[in-house]
Amino acid sequence: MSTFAKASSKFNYKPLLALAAAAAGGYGYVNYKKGAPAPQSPKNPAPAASLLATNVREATTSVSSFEKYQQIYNDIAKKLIDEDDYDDGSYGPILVRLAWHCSGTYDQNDPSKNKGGSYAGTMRFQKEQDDPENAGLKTAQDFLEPFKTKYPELSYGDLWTLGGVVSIQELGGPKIKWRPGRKELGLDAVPPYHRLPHAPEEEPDYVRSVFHNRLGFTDQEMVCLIGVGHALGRCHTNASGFDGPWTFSPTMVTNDFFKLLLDEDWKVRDWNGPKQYTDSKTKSLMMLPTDMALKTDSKFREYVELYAKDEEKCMKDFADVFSRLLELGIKFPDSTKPMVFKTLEEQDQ
Ligand code: HEM
Repeated sequence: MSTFAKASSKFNYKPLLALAAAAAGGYGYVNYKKGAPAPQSPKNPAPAASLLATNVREATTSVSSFEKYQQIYNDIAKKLIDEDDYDDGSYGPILVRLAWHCSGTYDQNDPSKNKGGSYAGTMRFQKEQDDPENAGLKTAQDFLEPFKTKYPELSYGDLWTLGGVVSIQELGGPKIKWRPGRKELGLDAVPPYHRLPHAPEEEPDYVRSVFHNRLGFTDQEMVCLIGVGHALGRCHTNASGFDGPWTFSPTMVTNDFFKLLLDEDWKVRDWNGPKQYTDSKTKSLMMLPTDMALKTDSKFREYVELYAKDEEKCMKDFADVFSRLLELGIKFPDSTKPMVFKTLEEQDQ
């Protein structure tokens, strides 16, 4: 019998389906500047806040009606609920990962057309799909493709970020503010590889090199993003090479990652795969080396403890920081107000 809790009556544990084969490739250490001050709280903003006002792209949209986007939200949400025959019972986690990976390539220090972020929708090109960190994400792109056909005016950047918003909300998470207007750019806008974080890195400063130096987040914000993100879904040996879920409820947005990270006894797994940790009690959960860095670093750990204790604060902070992640490097006109969608349940659909 499965050890997995049911996310809701709609989601049951289902055995892993095969994902796309992992692409091989070398990894580079991202440009962490040793000694760079890492802000410790949202009150002490990271560089992105002041950002390099020129290093942004202008969003424009011809479709500004809230009702139109709520309709697209509903369409995606219905497919998400209907197609529960995937992985642990939902495509939601992999859609969240797609939203994060199309946004997390952003480099606030890169003024070139290859600055990354969700704006340009460049993961539609094979070249970006072949970034080793993106292995398996074609499944999420394919899931959303019918909505590009149905709503051709919706750009890929808007579609993939909206897919993440739908998933967070429908899997019981907080409301995520979202704005439309991203525009597709060509193959020459594909960002360089190795910007997305590489899980075998165990050094806390490596995590900061990605989330602070490039994306502009504080220690608290990076802890929140990683911990709530990894409450969802699982690792797949045929995608990243890692194996297993982080929590017992991988189709629910919770603060369980933080509780489990602190409470369980984590040991290096004895197996034929990459270094990962497993809980001594059930041996069914996992932590990546980068996840363990959130426990070993005293500054990160302070926020792990905070979020383990206070789920409400955790969800409130996540809503804010996930929404900003999806908008990195984009300037929205004043007329494009953030939208907050109703869940299917709220609309009784
Ligand atoms: C240090 C930062 C991070 C690293 C090294 C990392 C690494 C990984 C790896 C190796 C996987 C397994 C992929 C697979 O085998 O299918 C994964 C899955 C996942 N990650 Fe992360 N990640 C990081 C941050 C984040 C963030 C910030 C989010 C979202 C806010 C996120 C959301 C997810 C989700 C939802 C999955 C599950 C996908 C699925 O079930 O198919 N991750 N991550």
